[in-house]
Amino acid sequence: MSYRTLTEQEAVEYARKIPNLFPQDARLVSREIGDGNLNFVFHIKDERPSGKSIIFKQALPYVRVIGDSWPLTLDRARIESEALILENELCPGSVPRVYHYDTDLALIVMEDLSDYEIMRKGLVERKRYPNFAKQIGTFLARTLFLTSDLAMSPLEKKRKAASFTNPELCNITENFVFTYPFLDDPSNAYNPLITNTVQRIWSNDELKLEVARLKERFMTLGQALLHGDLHTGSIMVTEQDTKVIDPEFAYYGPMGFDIGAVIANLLLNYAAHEGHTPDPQEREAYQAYLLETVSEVWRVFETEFRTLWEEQAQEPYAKTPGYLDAYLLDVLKDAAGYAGCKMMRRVIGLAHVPDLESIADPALRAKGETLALCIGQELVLQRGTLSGIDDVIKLIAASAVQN
Ligand SMILES: Nc1ncnc2c1ncn2[C@@H]1O[C@H](COP(=O)(O)OP(=O)(O)O)[C@@H](O)[C@H]1O
Ligand SMILES: CSC[C@H]1O[C@H](OP(=O)(O)O)[C@H](O)[C@@H]1O
Repeated sequence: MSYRTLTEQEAVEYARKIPNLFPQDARLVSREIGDGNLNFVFHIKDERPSGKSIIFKQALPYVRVIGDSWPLTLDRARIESEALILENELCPGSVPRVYHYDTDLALIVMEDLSDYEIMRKGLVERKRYPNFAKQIGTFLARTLFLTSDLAMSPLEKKRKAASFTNPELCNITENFVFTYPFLDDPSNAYNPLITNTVQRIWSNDELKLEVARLKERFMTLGQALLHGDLHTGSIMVTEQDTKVIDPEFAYYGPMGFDIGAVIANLLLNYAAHEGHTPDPQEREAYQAYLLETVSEVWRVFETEFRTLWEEQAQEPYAKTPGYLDAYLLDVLKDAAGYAGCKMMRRVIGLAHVPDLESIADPALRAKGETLALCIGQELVLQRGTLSGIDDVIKLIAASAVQN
């Protein structure tokens, strides 16, 4: 069957034909629920009591929010499906299960996580997730370490890297994370009340040099298989559990990019509570929780990564004194730098985050946005001085006071 974009009804017909998924007498209904920038997502449910449900995710041959004037490879669906399968092998239960993949239709059939909610939404409502740091830190350590040269033979790793070559999606990141937000590009879209701060960023050559160096590492450092877009809109949570979705940007890149994405989005939420939470005590308590979470995510990542290194490293230099510490420090500095870039792109660039966008009053929103830009710049500029996660937390706290 050649590619065509499914309608809700066609999704039902397709679901009926997948062997062993639904019983013959299932009463299937389908609804398109996608809220992302790129793809269609169908929720398909057997309406009978105790009937089960599944998710279809279909890539379009273009960027959904823009239309067919911006073509985009369908191969991203293969990459997403293969990344989900691999992530489930490396860190069981951390992603939705893939039941079926159709190459022609660029269609992934996967586990329905409707009992979970998008983490970003919960964070805006000041919800707390006691297991999140442990679960995402473990996900990061296992997926990054186990796909790197530290754990794989160099031949196998290069074959894996070749199969996850993802030039078109990387190009989106190169442009929309690292380039356009730092130039006066027509794609940028920012609150007019922060124009002065944005213009100071555009004329800050020291900052742009550091962003250029981070971009270069993103383009050239194939350390591990990344998720590639690990923001809190790509993490679904319950009070107890965490699942990662949407790895269509997966490719071999610097480990710090994924860790930085998690940190950036916790900190964007931190900044957004300047607008969402008027009571200073409530705000400070929740912001403190977010900082503790940033710190714990890194600590869990580091502990798990050290254990994997000690128990499973194949690299002959792994036992060389100082190598593990130096490796982790480079990852921390990258994570801080990438977090900074990602914070700034979500304020200045094309794609914003609901955390800040849902602050209705432009002046209050500007307060949160200015704080996000301030933290973002510090993380990029000061990353070379960091010697541990406590330094990152101090840097953020100092930016908050200074703001
Ligand atoms: N496995 C799933 N279970 C339940 N809902 C899902 C699942 N995958 C995606 N969704 C829903 O669809 C939305 C868009 O999915 P996402 O993979 O982020 O698409 P895009 O690649 O277009 O950003 C998510 O925000 C979530 O609400
Ligand atoms: C024009 S693509 C912008 C942006 O969209 C992607 O996010 P998502 O798939 O979660 O909607 C990605 O972050 C891209 O940078």
